[in-house]
Amino acid sequence: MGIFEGSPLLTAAEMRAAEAEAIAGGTPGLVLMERAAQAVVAAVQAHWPELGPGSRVCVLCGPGGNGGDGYAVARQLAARGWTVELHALAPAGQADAAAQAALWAGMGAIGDWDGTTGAVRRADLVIDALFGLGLTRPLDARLEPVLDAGAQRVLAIDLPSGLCSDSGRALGGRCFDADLTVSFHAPKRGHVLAEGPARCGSLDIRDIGLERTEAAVRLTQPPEGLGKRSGHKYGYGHALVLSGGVGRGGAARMAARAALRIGAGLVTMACPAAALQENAARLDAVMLRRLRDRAALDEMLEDERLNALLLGPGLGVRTRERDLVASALAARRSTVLDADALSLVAQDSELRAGLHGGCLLTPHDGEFARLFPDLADRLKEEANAGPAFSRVDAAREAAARAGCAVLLKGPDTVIAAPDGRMRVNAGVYGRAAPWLATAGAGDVLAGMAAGLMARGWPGFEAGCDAAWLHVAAARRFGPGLIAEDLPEQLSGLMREMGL
Ligand SMILES: NC(=O)C1=CN([C@@H]2O[C@H](COP(=O)(O)OP(=O)(O)OC[C@H]3O[C@@H](n4cnc5c(N)ncnc54)[C@H](OP(=O)(O)O)[C@@H]3O)[C@@H](O)[C@H]2O)[C@@H](O)CC1
Ligand SMILES: [K+]
Repeated sequence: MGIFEGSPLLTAAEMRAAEAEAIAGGTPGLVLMERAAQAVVAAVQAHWPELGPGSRVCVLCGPGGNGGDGYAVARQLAARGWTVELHALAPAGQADAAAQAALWAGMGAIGDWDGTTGAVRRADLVIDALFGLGLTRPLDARLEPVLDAGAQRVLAIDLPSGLCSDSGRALGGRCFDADLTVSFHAPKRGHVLAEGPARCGSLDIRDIGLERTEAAVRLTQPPEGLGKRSGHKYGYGHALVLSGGVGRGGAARMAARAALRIGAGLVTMACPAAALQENAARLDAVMLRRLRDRAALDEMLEDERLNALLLGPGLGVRTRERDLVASALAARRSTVLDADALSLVAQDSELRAGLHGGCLLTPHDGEFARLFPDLADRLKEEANAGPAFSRVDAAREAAARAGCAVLLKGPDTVIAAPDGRMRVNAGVYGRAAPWLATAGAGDVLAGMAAGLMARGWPGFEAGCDAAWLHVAAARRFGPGLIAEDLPEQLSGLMREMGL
């Protein structure tokens, strides 16, 4: 979704701060609630033009602000001629919600919870206004029959009830499945992380007149500075990609090609002697060198022009490769560690101690669990209280521990710097790239990052920009994508970016 580029990704606390600022600035909470309801009604009209006067809506209201939005939506839809059935899980407790409930009570009934399932089945549209930012614990058992009632269309206000706004995890594993989620001001972390996108359906963020908000985490945005102006190839760096033995070179070849396509001035692949012939048959612009062991790599790295290293794709996990990782880390260059190199680091405290600020680790979930088992366990345990531990929390902690940038791969890729900077590259909603679930896509991502690092990008920035370009390249190619296609998209993509 284009509108998402670079957007803040708010926590519930950050959203509440924005609301409090508006209220302190003279806009009453009740007015914000009314605007929120207007936004929901506008989204209903935009998303389901086939519905309108005479359509039947069932509004489910909770006790807090989310329920308050629901009462206001019920009133606005009834005024437009909809047939409204409203059911409250609990009486409105929060002051603005109580005011909205009183306004609605002048127009229609507040049904008790027992009749809810039938109303949900009858409705053309169900509006979930039970819980939003204030959900702190799993949905109670009274909601089970409603979740299973088989609603025709579900619109969630702010968040599908059950979803933790900060983590995108369903508390207690139960959550509404919305067709459309309408939220306000800016996306929340839970809209893009973990199961958030699957639970939200489509996402429509609407303005309610709040000031621009600062947030600890933002979405990635199109890279800047990719263009080449003039100068010598060495001005754009020289990336060295290490590859494995016979029959294992494909991953590194794709990574090397990606590094070259993204603009590294030179890319060299280094492999064991036995694999030279097969790699030579498959490489042209990428240069090839023989690499026997650690001593050979130490010597190779005396050439300071080799300014970015990539180790991992197809590398192997024997002692030789372990020693190659040790040599690379000792050289203290910009270094991407992926795949096998991450497995080696996970099981070797000396390698782990050698990580430095010039490194970027690019684990998928499995590699992350090997590197940081306790953090992975916290992500796997059932979440029972909000705000639940999130992939953002996990990546932040991982980067702090490793002392280098960490890119935790997924449809919700999280990039974290050791100083606490964070970005999420959300390949979801209008930026979905399901075709990236293909062998070798991760190797290409690592190669893109290494190519950017050869060009001078620091690890965190390289991770953010490579992740953005990776999704954009996949979307540009579309169905049928295989990993080899990704580097080939970069040229057209960069041209379309105006380079
Ligand atoms: N902020 C803004 O800018 C704007 C916010 N707006 C709207 O307000 C919403 C936030 O309102 P909110 O803070 O009142 O939270 P909300 O989600 O309604 O729930 C809180 C209540 O639920 C209760 N409760 C929690 N979990 C529960 C459970 N499992 N089972 C049962 N109860 C549970 C909890 O009780 P407690 O935990 O305190 O015991 C409390 O009573 C936000 O999502 C948006 O829709 C808009 O109007 C526009 C501007
Ligand atoms: K909701």
